[in-house]
Amino acid sequence: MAAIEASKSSTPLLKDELDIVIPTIRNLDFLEMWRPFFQPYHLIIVQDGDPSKKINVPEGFDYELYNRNDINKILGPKASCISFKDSACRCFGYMVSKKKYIFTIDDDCFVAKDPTGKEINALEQHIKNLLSPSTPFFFNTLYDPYRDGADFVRGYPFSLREGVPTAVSHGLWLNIPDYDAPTQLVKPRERNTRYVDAVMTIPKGTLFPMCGMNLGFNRELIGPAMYFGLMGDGQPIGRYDDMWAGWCTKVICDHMGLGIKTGLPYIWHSKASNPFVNLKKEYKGIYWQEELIPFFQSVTLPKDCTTVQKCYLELAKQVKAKLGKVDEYFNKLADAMVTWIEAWDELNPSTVLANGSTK
Ligand SMILES: O=c1ccn([C@@H]2O[C@H](COP(=O)(O)OP(=O)(O)O[C@H]3O[C@@H](CO)[C@H](O)[C@H]3O)[C@@H](O)[C@H]2O)c(=O)[nH]1
Ligand SMILES: [Mn+2]
Repeated sequence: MAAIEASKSSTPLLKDELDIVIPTIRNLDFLEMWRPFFQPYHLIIVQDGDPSKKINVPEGFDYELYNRNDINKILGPKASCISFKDSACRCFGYMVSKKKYIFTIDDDCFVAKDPTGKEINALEQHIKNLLSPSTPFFFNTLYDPYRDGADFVRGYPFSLREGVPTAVSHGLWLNIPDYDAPTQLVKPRERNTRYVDAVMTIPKGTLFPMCGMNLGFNRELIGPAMYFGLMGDGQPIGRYDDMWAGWCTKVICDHMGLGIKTGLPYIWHSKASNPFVNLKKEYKGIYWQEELIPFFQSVTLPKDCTTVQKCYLELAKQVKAKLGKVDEYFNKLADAMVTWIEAWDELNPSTVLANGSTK
């Protein structure tokens, strides 16, 4: 039924313009419930952990699968920028994709139901979000003015109603919310049951905590900024990969005049990870971020940073200069940011113009 519904939808499928990237260290049984929505799309599966383990992909899906051996073979020494034993490995999928759009989802995220009980096609809503403009320069109090049944409210400047291109669509989660470990420890039974029927643009100059669980983005507009930073094996921190990518992406979107939306669609986050394990991964990030946020809030990018790659390399320079003193890790991360761009441009030569500058 859902497949017929999807075919009736007025939203373009974008089936040849969008890849679905899934990091996994477990299994892909969850794809069965997403089949009506995901089957038309190409999947890029990034297998984390032991490369000798066989990950079964349910019949009928078109996919490519990369394990750590593949990543090392493709990137050589540059593979050092791709995390191991952390969901941050997913960003390799963004790099090898050749499509305009990416949707990334965790393997414990199930199809949610809206308040009417209808199954939510999260991918369709992300596509709607990405294909309609954002409004970062002036907040519309009736939320997304481009949605059916909404519009710009009185007092909204007409000169701003065209909006700007949307680079990122940040979805949310019913059931297990994306809480940090301390919050999860004090509220172990809290579940998110609140379905808020809203999509809104995150205003220019405002940072936000980007969760990688249910995320869509325009890879051509912002792909090179979507580096999920060095986490997991051998790193002093975890569960800040998507946060790092979100802070870098937001300052670059603000500089480039691009928009980021958050809200619908919801997925059903089925399982809570272990808060004690998470606390060990997060604890340094919890105090480092009190320095990281002021850094990102004060970032300015020069006018000659006219491409995402140039912005990102400038950002890496500033990370090294200003955060290296917080911890040696940030020197390593800054170097990894540069390696990421080098690897991105190597795998995506079409975005690098003849004179070496990037589109
Ligand atoms: O070492 C690993 C661990 C996990 N994965 C895959 O990554 C995603 C998320 O794993 P999980 O659901 O266990 O993690 P959460 O604590 O629920 O969510 C965190 O992960 C990030 C969001 O994506 C963010 O840091 C937190 O929200 C699953 O697909 C695992 O299979 C992995 O590849 N390697
Ligand atoms: Mn999870």
